[in-house]
Amino acid sequence: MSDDDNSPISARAAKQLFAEFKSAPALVLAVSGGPDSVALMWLAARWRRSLARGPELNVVTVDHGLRTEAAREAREVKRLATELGLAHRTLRWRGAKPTTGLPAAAREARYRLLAQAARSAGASHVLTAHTRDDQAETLLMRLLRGSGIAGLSAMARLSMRDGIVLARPLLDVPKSQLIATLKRARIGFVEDPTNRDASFTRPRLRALLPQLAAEGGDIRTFARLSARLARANAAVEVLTDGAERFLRLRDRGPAPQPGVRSFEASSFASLPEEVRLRLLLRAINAHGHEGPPELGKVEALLAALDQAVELSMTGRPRIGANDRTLLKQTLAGALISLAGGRIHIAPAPARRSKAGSRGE
Ligand SMILES: Nc1ncnc2c1ncn2[C@@H]1O[C@H](COP(=O)(O)OP(=O)(O)OP(=O)(O)O)[C@@H](O)[C@H]1O
Repeated sequence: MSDDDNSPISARAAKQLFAEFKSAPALVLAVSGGPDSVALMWLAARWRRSLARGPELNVVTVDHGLRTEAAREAREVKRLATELGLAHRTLRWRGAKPTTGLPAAAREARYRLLAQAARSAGASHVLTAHTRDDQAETLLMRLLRGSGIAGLSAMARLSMRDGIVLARPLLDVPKSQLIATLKRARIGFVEDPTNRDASFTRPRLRALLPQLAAEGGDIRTFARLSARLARANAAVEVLTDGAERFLRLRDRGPAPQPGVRSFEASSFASLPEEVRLRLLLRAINAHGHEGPPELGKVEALLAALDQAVELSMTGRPRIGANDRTLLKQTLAGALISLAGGRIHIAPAPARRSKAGSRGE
């Protein structure tokens, strides 16, 4: 499918887009009322009608309680869903809303509610209507933040969330085709004004896209770049799995303590930097209790660790040097230390209050 393709999506093309969901028991369609997700609903309904047997389709709209028009938009989605013969639910995001990081908090709440709706409907998948345009914007946002290969891989077609598969069947479809599909079907849709609100990063970047396209970087180029990086990322993940096995096989140390990840420093040092970084990240994610750390902080930790390992391997041995702790740092609720030629990653002890730690 090309970017300048303004042709509606044919029933045959849609059949391919949804083929992998044919034997699912039920699906949740995440529909905001915007053009992309209304097109997803219309395409999925047409596809389902063409099947003798197939999944039950449940349309879900989340009302974040942030815009007054949201309730009306949800009713409009319900009306259309009913016309198409589909079940519809509106779920509300209740509770206090943060003053900063509102889009991220709203997204988090939305995915939580969608996963809950899937569980209660017996659905295996939640389908969203992310398009190739969304993929390009995500890549650009992450590029500006200086993300690594994993972040620049942007959105995956399939991912897991609370035991439910999050699927993005339209990830390689340009938005122009979805709009053309709705026009042909004479279906109306609403445009969320926050999509053009220049106080948010994504709309500002979206506004830059025509200029970048004029320089040759269109959404197809960006989406292709993220697909290439996703491929490279998957390969590095497999290498990291292999490195974990290699470290276990080479390890002549004592049996690992429960709840602590530990590597032989000399074997760890022989691995490529990207793999060392991911091993650290995995161990911190597994044993820390403050969520994933920032990539830059893991890079700084690895640099300090590399230096300490190098010193421990090349420096002059002193009496008792073997057991000395050469590095001790906390990151994202994990305690990382180097002692006795081994790197240990364990849960960090709970932080003491300021008064308790004064003078230490
Ligand atoms: N209020 C909503 N109710 C149900 N589904 C929604 C809602 N908002 C968004 N979605 C689903 O998510 C898709 C992406 O929407 P949008 O691009 O606005 O999300 P976002 O805030 O950028 O977050 P992300 O892209 O990370 O999901 C939509 O196509 C739709 O399938």
